[in-house]
Amino acid sequence: MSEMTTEGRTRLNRLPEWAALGKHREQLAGTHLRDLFAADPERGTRHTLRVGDLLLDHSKHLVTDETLELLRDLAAATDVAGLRDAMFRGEKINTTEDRAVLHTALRAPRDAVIEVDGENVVPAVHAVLDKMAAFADKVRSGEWTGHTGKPIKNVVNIGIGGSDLGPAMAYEVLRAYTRRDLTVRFVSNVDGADLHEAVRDLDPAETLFVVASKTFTTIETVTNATSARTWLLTGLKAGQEAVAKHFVALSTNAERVEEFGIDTANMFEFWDWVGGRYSYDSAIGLSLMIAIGPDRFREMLDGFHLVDEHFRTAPPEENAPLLLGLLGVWYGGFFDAQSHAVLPYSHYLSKFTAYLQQLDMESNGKSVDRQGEPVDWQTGPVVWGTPGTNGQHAYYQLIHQGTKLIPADFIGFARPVEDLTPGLVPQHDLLMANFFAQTQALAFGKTPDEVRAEGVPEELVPHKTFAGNHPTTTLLADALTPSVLGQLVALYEHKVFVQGAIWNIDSFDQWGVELGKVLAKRIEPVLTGDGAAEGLDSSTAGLVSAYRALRGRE
Ligand SMILES: O=P(O)(O)OC[C@H]1O[C@H](O)[C@H](O)[C@@H](O)[C@@H]1O
Repeated sequence: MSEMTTEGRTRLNRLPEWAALGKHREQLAGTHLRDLFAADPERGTRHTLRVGDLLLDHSKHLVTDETLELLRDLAAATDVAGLRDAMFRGEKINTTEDRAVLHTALRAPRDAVIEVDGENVVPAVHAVLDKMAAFADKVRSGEWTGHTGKPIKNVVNIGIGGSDLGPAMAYEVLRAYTRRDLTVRFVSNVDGADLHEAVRDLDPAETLFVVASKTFTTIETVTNATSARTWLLTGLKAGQEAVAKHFVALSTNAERVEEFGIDTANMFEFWDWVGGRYSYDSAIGLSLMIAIGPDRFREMLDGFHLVDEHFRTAPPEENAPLLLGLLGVWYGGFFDAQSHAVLPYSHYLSKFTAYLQQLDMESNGKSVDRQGEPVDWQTGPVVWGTPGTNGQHAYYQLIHQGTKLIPADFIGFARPVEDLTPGLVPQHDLLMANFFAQTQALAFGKTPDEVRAEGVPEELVPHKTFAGNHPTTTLLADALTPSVLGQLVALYEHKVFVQGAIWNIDSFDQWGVELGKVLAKRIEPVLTGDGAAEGLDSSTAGLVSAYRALRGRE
């Protein structure tokens, strides 16, 4: 492997800054978080950043001031800031698709100027937001009626991947702000059970389908939308003319939307410079906007923008997305960490980690660099996690006492959601006591001597010892508001960006999802009996044959 990439950039692990980190890692071996805290009584406060409404404590990481300096040196050597500025300027940094990466334009203020191919995209962004707001208001007020004249009571979003996970997650997160008399559901799976369960108790006359697909070619979404149309027209005993009042589309592909039979007047547009997993603050957020109202949606966009500006302008020492990205590079590169847990202490964030899985793993799950050469360093981690207290009674055992290093983000809120939802049981302090206790236990553990001092029999001492030294980030905010959600998502978006920049991979393409799609298209006719099984490997051929036999088709 040569020292240089084809574009003359020194390969990451040949950089002197990388070597310096490797050496530093060796020097740190054997240093425990207990030592770092003992040596510096101010550590907890010194290693805390504030970004908008978020307080970010990174003191419980396996780093010293020197580590952070060396990591920032690496960011400088890999020109993270240069790529960041190119992204914000609208340059085509998604090179394999020759596209700009401008989700930041989706939350830019009206008077901002951001150009793609010489054209300012901000007016178009706001025109769509205004159109969405007008439509959402009409649905919310009952002014928009279905084919039979009834107002809309149910919204069913049909989409998958980025056209599902973002709005579905945000709808859960912001449930306290939603209208209880409006049912909002999300259908993504091509398993017909998903659509069936979503609509079985709904009245078609009161149901609006929001078909969300950037490309409008995604087989799962087109299939579900076609079935939904059949369900609607059968239920209403109506013809194609009923579609206009019950179907809207969110897409970049007007031609396909029209082909499907949705009036392009009912289409909300976005653009190829918005990646699917970066799109829920675009038209893709329409179902969410209907649920929470345009004002709350705009508050969320302001939260995104606040962190965009922070990322763009904060100096490296205070730059939160930079810091989070660097910590991930540190653990992946020098501790061989394979995964990263995100553990929210809020029931409303139950889908947050699932959303982050696409954001992070589809962006940074790459093994060739931007020049197409294989990387020989770790790239994106496996991202996983569920709401914290549930995890405590399930998989935290492995985080505390297993053999793997799992850096984790703990996300919690000071103000209980019961402030917003009167009548909710007041249990917040207990929830948050767990939140604080877990990062403390993970960092400091329990020594054998501490265990012995409790009178534990000697043979049980190793079992009851907690090694500690497990790194965590704590993110604490006042309350789970729309703005805070926007801030959190932007924080993670830019963290992912930083890591992709350092690893020198294209974080904005997703070629790895293509092969399965192509093969599924080839296999489907074999399952139904219209295609020949020739050319299938013996395992797949055997499985397909077993399937056909079980379906009575052999
Ligand atoms: O919005 P769509 O064009 O329907 O795409 C939906 C999803 O499917 C694709 O396969 C990609 O992997 C995702 O990045 C995308 O979000």
